[in-house]
Amino acid sequence: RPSCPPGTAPPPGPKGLPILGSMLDIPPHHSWLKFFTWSKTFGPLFEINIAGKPHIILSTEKIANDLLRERGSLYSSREQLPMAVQLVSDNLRSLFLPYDSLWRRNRKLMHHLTMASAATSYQSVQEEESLRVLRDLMREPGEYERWFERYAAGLMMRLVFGKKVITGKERVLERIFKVVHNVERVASPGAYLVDVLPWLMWIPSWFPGAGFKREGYRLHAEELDLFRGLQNDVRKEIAGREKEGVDGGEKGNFTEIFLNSQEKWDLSDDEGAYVVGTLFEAGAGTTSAAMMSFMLAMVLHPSALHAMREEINKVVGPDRLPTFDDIPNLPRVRATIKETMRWRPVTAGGVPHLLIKDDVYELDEKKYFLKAGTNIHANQWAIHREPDLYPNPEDFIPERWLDPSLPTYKEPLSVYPNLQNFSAFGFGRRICPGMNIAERSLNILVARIVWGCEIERVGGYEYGEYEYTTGFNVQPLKFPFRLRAREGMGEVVEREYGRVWSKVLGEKMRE
Ligand code: HEM
Repeated sequence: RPSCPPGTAPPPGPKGLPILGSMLDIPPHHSWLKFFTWSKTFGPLFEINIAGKPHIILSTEKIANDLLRERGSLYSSREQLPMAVQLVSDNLRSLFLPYDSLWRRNRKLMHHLTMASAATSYQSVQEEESLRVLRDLMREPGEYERWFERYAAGLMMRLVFGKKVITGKERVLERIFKVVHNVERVASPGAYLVDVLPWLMWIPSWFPGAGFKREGYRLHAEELDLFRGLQNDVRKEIAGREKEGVDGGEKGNFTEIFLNSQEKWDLSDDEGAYVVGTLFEAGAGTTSAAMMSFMLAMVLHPSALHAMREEINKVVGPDRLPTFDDIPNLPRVRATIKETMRWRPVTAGGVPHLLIKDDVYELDEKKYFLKAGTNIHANQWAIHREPDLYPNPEDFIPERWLDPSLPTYKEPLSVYPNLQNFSAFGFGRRICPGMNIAERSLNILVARIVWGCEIERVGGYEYGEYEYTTGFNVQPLKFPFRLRAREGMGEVVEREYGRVWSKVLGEKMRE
């Protein structure tokens, strides 16, 4: 590349075609598998060109941290895709914001809502919701996708808007999921020509070729209407309480916290609505996807389930459900969750960061020139398969987090393994702000399922090696398994369920 400064070289990578670059070599789905294969030829930092745009793929944790974390002021932006970011999100969606003042103000509010101390205060909600999933899973295991989706969305709905989800089929959930699916679709690489040819944005929206613009405006109007409506509902509840003389204070759901201290965050109503809306969007599908991979891991690796069961039998016993107080004493449960997220990462290709200034990175005594405007992908699939860090990377080995002779072991086991700063949640300043909440959601639900359920594969069924959905957040395609309550546990669950949920569901429960 002629533009490389003296003494530097462009990163290695596949040659590709003129104009299209490597576009035709990248499969439309699960591109991380191809990138992993390329990393074996071109090394842990390589560059590809897709229709004129440079992309750098990182395949080790060290390089990802060296760049995305240690040089965070350069590597924390996002590409401003015309369709997904500008038209549909109207430059408001936190996940897509460039590295600027609005993003910083967004992140401050997010941090306030999701930091460890705040996350701990939501644990009672997670205990309630996980009890409900456990009961439904015992009664109708074949509906497991529905239960996990309702769990994750129901939790977020309560935390973000203070609304309880009862059936999982509520109209408001349908509307939010429609928004989430639209965002995934419009942000998919290659979905819109305007993302490749940005000058198309200059076409007026009434022009026959500007259908994308009209669609973008329509999708934005729909989501703004939804987010504003949800915010207004909370506003009305606050007003209602004030009328009755009840003080909501700094507590309450995320929207309420935002509205009660709006000046502190320096965000407009719509900006705040997008912060909490983004938290919902980013938190629901990811958590349920992780749970589905966990179930698959249990079906395929019964010894991992049995080992956790032994731990839980000792720590919890048969007469009560596991609670958050047990989590420090359940390192094997935490190790198995972490191993699931290593083995089958939810955001397997990572969420790309945009480099905003030319940079040079030295690797194996070579200086590579990384150009401003490059998309940097920390490929989790490859990073989680680094053999030095994860011996026998294709195998499911929860012990790698528990055995002092293995490189990922860390003490004390009352704290480690945990999901803090784990590569599955991204890197640097953009790292997932929801990890404290996600970690707790997974810990409690997994502990309860292991405590209460026998899970087995269906004999004769061929479980594929990697049969996963397409998109950014991936989960296994629906698979069969047998699940039944362990002897006596079903009764404990029914008793607790009646105690905790009868008030909430009232008549509905007795039906
Ligand atoms: C198992 C569950 C989850 C996984 C695997 C996950 C993973 C990720 C990843 C990889 C990123 C991109 C990080 C980067 O750019 O380097 C991200 C961003 C984000 N996550 Fe999560 N996440 C999960 C749960 C959650 C939850 C529960 C919430 C909300 C409570 C949440 C909110 C967000 C937000 C708002 C962003 C955008 C941050 C930004 O761009 O500044 N996530 N997540």
